[in-house]
Amino acid sequence: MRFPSYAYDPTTGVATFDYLLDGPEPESFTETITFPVPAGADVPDSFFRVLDLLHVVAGVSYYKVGAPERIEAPTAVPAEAAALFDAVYSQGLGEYAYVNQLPYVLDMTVHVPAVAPPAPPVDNSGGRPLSAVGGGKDSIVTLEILRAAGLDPVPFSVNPNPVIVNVNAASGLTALAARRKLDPHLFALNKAGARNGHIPVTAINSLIAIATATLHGLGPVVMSNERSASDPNLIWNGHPINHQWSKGVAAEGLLRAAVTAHTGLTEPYFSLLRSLSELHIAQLFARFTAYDDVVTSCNKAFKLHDPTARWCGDCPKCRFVALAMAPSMSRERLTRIFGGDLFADPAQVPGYLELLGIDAHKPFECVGEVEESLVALTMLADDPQWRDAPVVTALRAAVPAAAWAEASRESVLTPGGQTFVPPAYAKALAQML
Ligand SMILES: CC(=O)N[C@H]1[C@@H](OP(=O)(O)OP(=O)(O)OC[C@H]2O[C@@H](n3ccc(=O)[nH]c3=O)[C@H](O)[C@@H]2O)O[C@H](CO)[C@@H](O)[C@@H]1O[C@H](C)C(=O)N[C@@H](C)C(=O)N[C@@H](CCC(=O)O)C(=O)O
Ligand SMILES: Nc1ncnc2c1ncn2[C@@H]1O[C@H](COP(=O)(O)OP(=O)(O)OP(=O)(O)O)[C@@H](O)[C@H]1O
Repeated sequence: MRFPSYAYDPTTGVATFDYLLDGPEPESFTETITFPVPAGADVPDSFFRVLDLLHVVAGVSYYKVGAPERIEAPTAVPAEAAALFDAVYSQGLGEYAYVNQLPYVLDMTVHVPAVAPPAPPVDNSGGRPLSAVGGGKDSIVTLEILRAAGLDPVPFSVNPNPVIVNVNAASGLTALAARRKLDPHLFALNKAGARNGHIPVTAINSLIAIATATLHGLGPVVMSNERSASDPNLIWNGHPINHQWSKGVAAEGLLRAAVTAHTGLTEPYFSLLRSLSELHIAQLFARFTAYDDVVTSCNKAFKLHDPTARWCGDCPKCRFVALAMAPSMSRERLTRIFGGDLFADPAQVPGYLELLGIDAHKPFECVGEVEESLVALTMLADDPQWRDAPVVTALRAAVPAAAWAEASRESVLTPGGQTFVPPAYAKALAQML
């Protein structure tokens, strides 16, 4: 795989990134990303340096068509950026490798033409934060924490759909947006039966966000990736396979180091909610009622083709988020948010057994750890408004005694683990806990 060129037009904000899958039947692709254009400012060198990284990282969408065994990066980059490329094309494609039974992908390395020295520091730490908004509960919690601390966040999204537009409207803040268009040739190949699978989309969105922050002279990009995102779904051929790999803390560390080394930005991005479980974030979300009519975490609402308007009410993510929110709110409020009462529907039980680790591995979806689901269930079992709901009753009967014993409310609801949150932002988070 090669990366022939990229281009950026500062008057329109349009960047085009070219990709080539070389070989007897070569395939070429061009991805287009349109950045919001700032009024009358020069384009800083650090913006182009972020695009250098984005060019390679966004290539995963096209790599998966052919899974070539050699990848040649276009530009000399520091060792930290080369390490990010290697990880994105191996661990980031772990689920794809597992599903397509391509074990060599787990050991992929990206060949860089030379190792470049690190860029001189560019201090961006004091600027207004760019807060990445995905339309779900997590980024809403982050926006409100930043706002409450007076940090004046700028909401930002890639391809804002109606859900995201409505969340931003509910926040009352003026948002920035970038548009990302995959090459339509990719969809044609997929229709014709080309290899396909999951990609580490958060790494791509994060780099687009950092590029936008740089272009607009803003400060760090603030993500809302939770502690549980680092937890793999399964181990295969000795490698952890994690659907949420690029939301995990290891990917965050690699991406931060790569951006700082190649662009000089001193505080490029971090996840404010890294120390928290999904269950804890859901508890914080319950404090903000202004988003109840718009918040949507269901991934089906974010599909490129035929998205649902809001929650589908019948997927692992809907089930998990309902379970995480239920202990912190009334049954009536939860039913209003989801447009239905999942806990009244016995057909939801098999899906919940998966989340509780009783059947199969944790699904390849954006859901929390088994322990979080168990703790949420214990909370519902203790709560008079929930304990007799048909689904709660069925799950209480199905969970083995040993599993209950292992679920620790304290460990799930106590912040912990490695984070990259700078002190001013850690203080803002602490004030909200
Ligand atoms: C919305 C969604 O969940 N999509 C996943 C789904 O893809 P599907 O075909 O059902 O719908 P589309 O997303 O519209 O994709 C159409 C085709 O385009 C390809 N594609 C899409 C985005 C992209 O950046 N590059 C692409 O090549 C895609 O492969 C389709 O052929 O199933 C796919 C296979 O499992 C998933 O890869 C799709 O996931 C999207 C990339 C996506 O945006 N998913 C996020 C909601 C998501 O899973 N986020 C995770 C974090 C993952 C990470 O490590 O960053 C999370 O929030 O936990
Ligand atoms: N379209 C997007 N544009 C910019 N950032 C995004 C986008 N989608 C997700 N993100 C960022 O990636 C993080 C992880 O995505 P994810 O979908 O898990 O979060 P969410 O929508 O905030 O909450 P939830 O977990 O409830 O869905 C988000 O918190 C947000 O910071």
